[in-house]
Amino acid sequence: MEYIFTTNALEKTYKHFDALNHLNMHVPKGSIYGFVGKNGAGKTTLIRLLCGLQKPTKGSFSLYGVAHDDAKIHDVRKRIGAVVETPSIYLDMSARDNLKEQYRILGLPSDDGINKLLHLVGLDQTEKKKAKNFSLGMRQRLGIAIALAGNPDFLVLDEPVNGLDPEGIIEIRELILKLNKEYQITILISSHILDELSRLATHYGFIDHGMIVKEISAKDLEAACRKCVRIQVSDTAILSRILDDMRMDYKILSTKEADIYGKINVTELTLKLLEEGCIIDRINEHDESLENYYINLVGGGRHE
Ligand SMILES: Nc1ncnc2c1ncn2[C@@H]1O[C@H](COP(=O)(O)OP(=O)(O)OP(=O)(O)O)[C@@H](O)[C@H]1O
Repeated sequence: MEYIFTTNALEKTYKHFDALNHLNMHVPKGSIYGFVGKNGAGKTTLIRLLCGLQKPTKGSFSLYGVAHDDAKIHDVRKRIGAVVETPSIYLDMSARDNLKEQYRILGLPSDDGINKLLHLVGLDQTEKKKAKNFSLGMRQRLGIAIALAGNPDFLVLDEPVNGLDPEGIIEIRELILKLNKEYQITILISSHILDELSRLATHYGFIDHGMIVKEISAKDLEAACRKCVRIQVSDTAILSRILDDMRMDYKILSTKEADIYGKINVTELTLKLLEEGCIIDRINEHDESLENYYINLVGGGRHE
């Protein structure tokens, strides 16, 4: 897999406090990477290092394969757009004038792209309205438009839906999906709102106390969180044979335990197991929601 951003035992210490602690992270090209962690877990610190706003204390990271201490890092950083903490916009200016200013800062030769950008983020009807009169969602979208001005292929968004109302959340979600699908922009989004991320993310990195405790693709996470029946039997070899006959989707966990997915006819399974002399010790529904998965991960101290 090709990665846009990777870190290797990255550390950031503030005085005696380890905000990032031996952090290893991998953002695949083309992904929407949900960077999940509680308040204070270290998400913004990581993003500040990635954007060059602060330097690591120890360890390393690379962007597009360029090491953070290589002189070329300044060039590859031009391929990133970021909205870190609050969007940096001029409140006394309209959306268009904010973008004109950003074009000027970046030294872009013409303003031609501005109409397209305003349309993309849904701010093309705001005319002369100043940003200070925008809703929080509109400001956030303007922040994203500014981050997109340099035509980046990697967009970094720090808590983009924080404080937004449901409508604002949906607008940002649709924009993020569009940027990823239609414009092939890799997106790193930090958030502590798991439910929202689960509608977007193709990959997750769970951070706790400055460490990545788990990286997993959305597909694998969905499988891990699927509703299933957990069954304990005297012999899973017999169970496995019967489930194959019944064309069931299942996973053997040990010689005595298995998870069975999908709708299952328990009476039929019980009779077939008894016929083969396999005893059922226990059977119960098992449901690991994303929220539970996360709590188990950061609460249970599973470190990989
Ligand atoms: N400049 C600083 N000096 C001292 N400590 C800091 C500094 N910046 C961050 N920290 C501490 O580092 C830890 C990680 O902070 P960070 O802002 O990265 O967390 P976060 O995961 O982004 O949380 P939040 O969602 O609350 O922003 C926190 O305990 C914070 O107090």
